[in-house]
Amino acid sequence: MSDELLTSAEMGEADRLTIAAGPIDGIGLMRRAGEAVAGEVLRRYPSAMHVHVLCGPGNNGGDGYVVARILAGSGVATTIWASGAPRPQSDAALAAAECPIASRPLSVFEAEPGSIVVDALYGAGLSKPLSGDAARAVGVATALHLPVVAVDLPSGVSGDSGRVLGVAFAAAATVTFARKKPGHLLLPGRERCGDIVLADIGIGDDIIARLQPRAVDNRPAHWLRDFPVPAVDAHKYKRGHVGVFSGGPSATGAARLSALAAARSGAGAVTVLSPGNAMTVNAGHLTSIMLSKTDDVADIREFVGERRPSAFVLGPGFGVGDKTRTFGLALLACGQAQDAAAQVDGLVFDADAITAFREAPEILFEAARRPNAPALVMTPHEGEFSRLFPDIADDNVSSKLDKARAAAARANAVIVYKGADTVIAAPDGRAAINSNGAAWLATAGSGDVLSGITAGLLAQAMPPFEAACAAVWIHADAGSRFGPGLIAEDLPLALVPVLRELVEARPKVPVG
Ligand SMILES: NC(=O)C1=CN([C@@H]2O[C@H](COP(=O)(O)OP(=O)(O)OC[C@H]3O[C@@H](n4cnc5c(N)ncnc54)[C@H](O)[C@@H]3O)[C@@H](O)[C@H]2O)[C@@H](O)CC1
Ligand SMILES: [K+]
Repeated sequence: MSDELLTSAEMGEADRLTIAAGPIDGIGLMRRAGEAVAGEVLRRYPSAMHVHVLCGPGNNGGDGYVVARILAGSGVATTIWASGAPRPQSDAALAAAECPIASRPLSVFEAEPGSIVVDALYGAGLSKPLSGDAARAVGVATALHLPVVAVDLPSGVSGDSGRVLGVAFAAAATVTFARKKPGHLLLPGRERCGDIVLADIGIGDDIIARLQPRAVDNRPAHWLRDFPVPAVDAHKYKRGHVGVFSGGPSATGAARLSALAAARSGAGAVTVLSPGNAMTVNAGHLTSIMLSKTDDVADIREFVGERRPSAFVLGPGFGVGDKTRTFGLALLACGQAQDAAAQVDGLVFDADAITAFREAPEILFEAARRPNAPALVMTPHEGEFSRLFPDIADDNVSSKLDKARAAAARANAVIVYKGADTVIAAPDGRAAINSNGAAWLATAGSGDVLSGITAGLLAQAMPPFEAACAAVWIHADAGSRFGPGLIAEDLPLALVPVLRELVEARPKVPVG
């Protein structure tokens, strides 16, 4: 599996362990890295007239000297612009010594239209905002619209957070090594990377496994073995029953979207739990989805006792107030029931169910921490996240990945921190960054559908972290396939081909 994401510290450790294990040494890794970048430059720009290689003082610059040596050896006019000499005896100094081209100072970097830039200024070692000559070089490349191939990361982009420190190159392609880094997937870094090329430089899978990385690029391989496929003898309630709470008479659509998505995702039965005054509106729009009048906690208890639901969605269109908090806490207490059969497996709190706890989030977190509480998945977008976790949201240093993890640990919930770079994090530190999203998904009601898919999978006993990862990926894939014109009403049906492919792929995943 090559979807693990490595922090710069983990990558440094992978480097160290590889060299210690032998036979490949530091300069050997650097030569392979440079070869991969040079190969990508030649493949993308076979008729390049002139390549400018910008070399920094560290190992990223070292990779650049290898690139320059290979390009020059291939007959490409190559100029090196160096921001400082590599440290004596370092691998980068060796790479510079092996390179027959004299370097010119970065301070006088100039380029002509039509030339190509290789950015080997800073990679994993970026420690402060680009300034001076490096910042000017970004300006030159940008003003001339020169295609940039970045070594490891576009200089200026943090590999750990995806933040742009000061300014950064906007690369046409970024060649990185062994595994991607979080900054390749998190915004705004992702937009600066262009096409991401992953090069094998001889760091073995066994070395990566020893690091036990806790973050992955969210792909089906990580959860497909848990993806529910109905047994031959399945009847509808064995396939799970989802309850979705509806808002009042003028706010019922969100719950129905969520309910439809839960049904499409394989839940055997779905019930919209509607306030009495919205029953008529809901009834007029529901066919296979059931409807149950739910005005207070006693109604919830009765529903749980009699209908044995396995998952709930609370929040979409529900409104913010005492009732939301009361319902949320009642659902989290479902596992405390005397009757073990009344156990609810999972809850999805979205939208208003998150905002409702903004004044007293600890009450929510405590309820989620109690033994036997149903698993909780919360799906905040940025605004909702900052209402529930204001201190974590305000931290200007942590990455979105770190923030989602911190929130998950605090809330004892799986957190789906939504956005164009959605991060899914579990309380135990596992995390995934989603990268198959599409701008078409940014449409009203899209989040209601995501909640419904998540609940549909939870109801079928998929573990909560895996269910959340799967829901985010499936939702994004459906939206990407549908493309222009997508509205939330389209999404439940658009799930069908995606689900079909997953079901067909599932038996091929080795179990164990
Ligand atoms: N770790 C690995 O397994 C491998 C790493 N390789 C390369 O090594 C790179 C990391 O090398 P380094 O750790 O030497 O780090 P960098 O080469 O990214 O940075 C070098 C030094 O530049 C200085 N610096 C950082 N940001 C600056 C800024 N904004 N302005 C001025 N100076 C700044 C710092 O003192 C830093 O130590 C990777 O990105 C990759 O390109 C490759 O050679 C292949 C193997
Ligand atoms: K770079």
